[in-house]
Amino acid sequence: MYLRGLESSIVVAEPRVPFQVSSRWIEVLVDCPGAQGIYTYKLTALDVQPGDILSVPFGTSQVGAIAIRLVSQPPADLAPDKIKEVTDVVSAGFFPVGYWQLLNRIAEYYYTPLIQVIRVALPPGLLGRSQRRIRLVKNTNSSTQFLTPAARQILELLQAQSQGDYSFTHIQRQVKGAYRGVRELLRSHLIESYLEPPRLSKPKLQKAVTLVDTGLEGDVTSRQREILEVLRRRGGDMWLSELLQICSTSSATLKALEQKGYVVIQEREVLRIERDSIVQEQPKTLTQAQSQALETIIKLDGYAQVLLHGVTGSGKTEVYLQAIAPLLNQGKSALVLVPEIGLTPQLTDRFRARFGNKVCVYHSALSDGERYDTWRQMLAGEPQVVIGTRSAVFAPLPHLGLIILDEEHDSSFKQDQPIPTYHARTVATWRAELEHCPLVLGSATPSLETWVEVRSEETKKREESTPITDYRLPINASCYNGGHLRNALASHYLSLPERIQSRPLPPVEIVDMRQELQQGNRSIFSRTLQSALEQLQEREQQGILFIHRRGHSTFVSCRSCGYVIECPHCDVSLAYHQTEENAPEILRCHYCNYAQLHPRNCPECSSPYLKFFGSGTQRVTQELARQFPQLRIIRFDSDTTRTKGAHRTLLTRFANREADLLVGTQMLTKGLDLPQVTLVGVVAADGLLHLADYRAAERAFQTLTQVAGRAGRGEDPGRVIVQTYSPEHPVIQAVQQHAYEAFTTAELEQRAALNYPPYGRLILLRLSSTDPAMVESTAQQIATQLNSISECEILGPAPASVFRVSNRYRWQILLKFLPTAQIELPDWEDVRSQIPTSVSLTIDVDPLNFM
Ligand SMILES: Nc1ncnc2c1ncn2[C@@H]1O[C@H](COP(=O)(O)OP(=O)(O)OP(=O)(O)O)[C@@H](O)[C@H]1O
Ligand SMILES: [Zn+2]
Ligand SMILES: [Zn+2]
Repeated sequence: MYLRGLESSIVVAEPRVPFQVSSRWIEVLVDCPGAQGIYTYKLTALDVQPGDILSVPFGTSQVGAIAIRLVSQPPADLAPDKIKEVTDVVSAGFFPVGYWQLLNRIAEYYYTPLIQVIRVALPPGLLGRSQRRIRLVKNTNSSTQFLTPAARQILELLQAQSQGDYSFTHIQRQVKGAYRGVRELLRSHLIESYLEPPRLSKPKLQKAVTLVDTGLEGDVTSRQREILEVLRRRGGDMWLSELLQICSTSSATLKALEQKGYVVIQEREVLRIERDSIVQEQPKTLTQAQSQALETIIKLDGYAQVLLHGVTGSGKTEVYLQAIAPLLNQGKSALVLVPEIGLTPQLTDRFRARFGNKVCVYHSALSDGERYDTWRQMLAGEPQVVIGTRSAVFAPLPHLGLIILDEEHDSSFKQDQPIPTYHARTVATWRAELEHCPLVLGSATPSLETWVEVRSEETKKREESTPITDYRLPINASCYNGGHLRNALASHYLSLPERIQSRPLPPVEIVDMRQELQQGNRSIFSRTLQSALEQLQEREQQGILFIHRRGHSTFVSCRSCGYVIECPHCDVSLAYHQTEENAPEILRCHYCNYAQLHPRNCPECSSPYLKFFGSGTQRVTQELARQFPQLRIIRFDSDTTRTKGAHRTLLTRFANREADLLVGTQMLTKGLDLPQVTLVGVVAADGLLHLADYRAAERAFQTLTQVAGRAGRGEDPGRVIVQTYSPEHPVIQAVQQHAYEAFTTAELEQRAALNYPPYGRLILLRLSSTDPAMVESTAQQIATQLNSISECEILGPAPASVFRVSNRYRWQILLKFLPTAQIELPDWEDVRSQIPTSVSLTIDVDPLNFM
């Protein structure tokens, strides 16, 4: 008999009993077209654990479901006798139990309904596409004597099949009462039930263009000639998509060439060229610092957090590779998280060169089908290495032996929206704890959160062994990260203070742009940068030019009346875009992607004198083309890397020296390792320095240090030129001196004084609505309610810095409190239920983006 509430009086002889007795209901995720959601089912005889795949009645049919959580009470709004029962366990232990604990923890910490967390984590249609199958258990000595007719019929059916294996649907079609029959046979261990992944998708076909060897007649245009030339230079055979991209041409142009008989276009199977063509690579002989780091990591047993603080070009990747190799041999897997897909091709190649097809790439740009296939491969449990962006932190790898977060300071590990607003670093910490495996955080410019956490643990350890310490970080303030105060001694600080082969870090020259102007130079390039650019080709070296183009840095305004052209849906000016010469001139909104043709005349006063302000990547490339016509340039930003594979194509071209200069944004600061790059120029550092949020200085220091770190990684020494209007700014000074620690110490003092992270905690409430009055009054109302919380500072409500985006008006409220404060936060679901339906509320826990 079942008695609720008697758990404590149950004898300890059967440890599993209390758990089972208190849970007669199970919440499951039903995953079939048209119905995705969490439903509660009853359990009577079945032993179900979270992570099992179940079969449940749903409407008139029987569907697959994932067991999520055992609950001791049925939902209040459902009569217990109305709740249906779980039919069967299709596959036990499909997901590790820890995986569900992780998802629950995320739901709780980020105030997000579990189903939303599951949606981020699981690929769509996971269950729908898999097939339930039944097979005979070999060498069983169970008796078949007392079987019901249905069970007997199923058994005979299976025995008649050579493998003793049928899909459940087939059995259902053949035998009446198949459900019961199967249940019966399962119980007597005559058959087993399993889930088979769908067959891998059929071979992928893609169009290829092949050059036909005929001499050129007079019937080709110069443009067509150019295309044929590109094709010839690349061996006369290319994927259509790649050729289109490299030549910025259209399929119609290529069709025309085909009609003239110069090329043939045909479908071809996509071979895994990328995988096979990668040359196998042997582990490198480590430097002393690398071996020390590796030794510490390999010795770790169970959960630990390691900060691998290595200057740019110090060989962190080699440490990762050599830490993973022994794990794979032990049958374990590793998860490698990277900030952006832009830098993944190079990194992935390195991993593939070492581990071949054990490497699997997982990121949000994969199609549903690809994502699903990757999932299946991961669940198969073979030892492997998964490399991916933020959402790969959910990769369901069994036997996880190590998690690595490369460039751990990078803010793209944080999701701003939709909910859960998780930080992959926080989630990775929890995951490592649950899986009892180490977490390695690698960076040349560690985030202040990680620095404080790891260094203060380190300091504690040091203080224990040596009573006197001269450590001066403001570590007396307690630090907070990942949902709870840490007291574990599981933190390690590992340092790679030098570049490989003791190569020096590049000297950083600061150019004061105010003086340039005073001395009559009106160009966006200082004289120092100009002469450095001129020398590039002479010396057969390559350069990188970094442009910080964010939001409305480039805009169009009328010189006659001062009118600025703005987005009709957002409170920002439109940015001017022209992808190449003679391409249409477009004005685009960087917030909602609205686009319009650039008008000839001012919409306000009809004056023809419209002028562009600010310098985005396109403007800089045009300017370069004008001043340095001989320089070959590749632009690398979100406009030129929109299509699939574009990152790889552009970087490969650059690495093959098809260009002298790579011009781009943020994207190129991350992990690029190109030995022939000697020059790095920052066109205007100021855009980075003056952003209005508490992390502006930290982010600017990180970005500038990272971009500077791309120079001089090969044999030729590097050189960095930073142009700025504020040369005396502390961030600029710190970047020039490569002074991470000094900068961090000063910055932390300010954070501590104002209770900002990593000492204080923040929660940002973002409200938006198409009705400006409604959202304002709702924000006021919530803020008033919050004001009663003691020990919690409420900042705002205030309009967001860009007030209107896509016709929605935005307000924000920021909560700031110390992690030690005993504060009572409201039940956010309650708050949500009180606000008008026209207002949406997002709760961003540990926010990084305040736009
Ligand atoms: N022990 C070694 N011996 C020789 N070369 C090495 C060694 N370790 C790494 N390298 C090479 O040094 C270069 C820099 O290494 P890597 O890209 O891993 O640096 P990193 O620390 O990740 O730098 P960043 O933070 O700037 O991305 C790479 O080309 C790598 O192949
Ligand atoms: Zn005008
Ligand atoms: Zn807009």
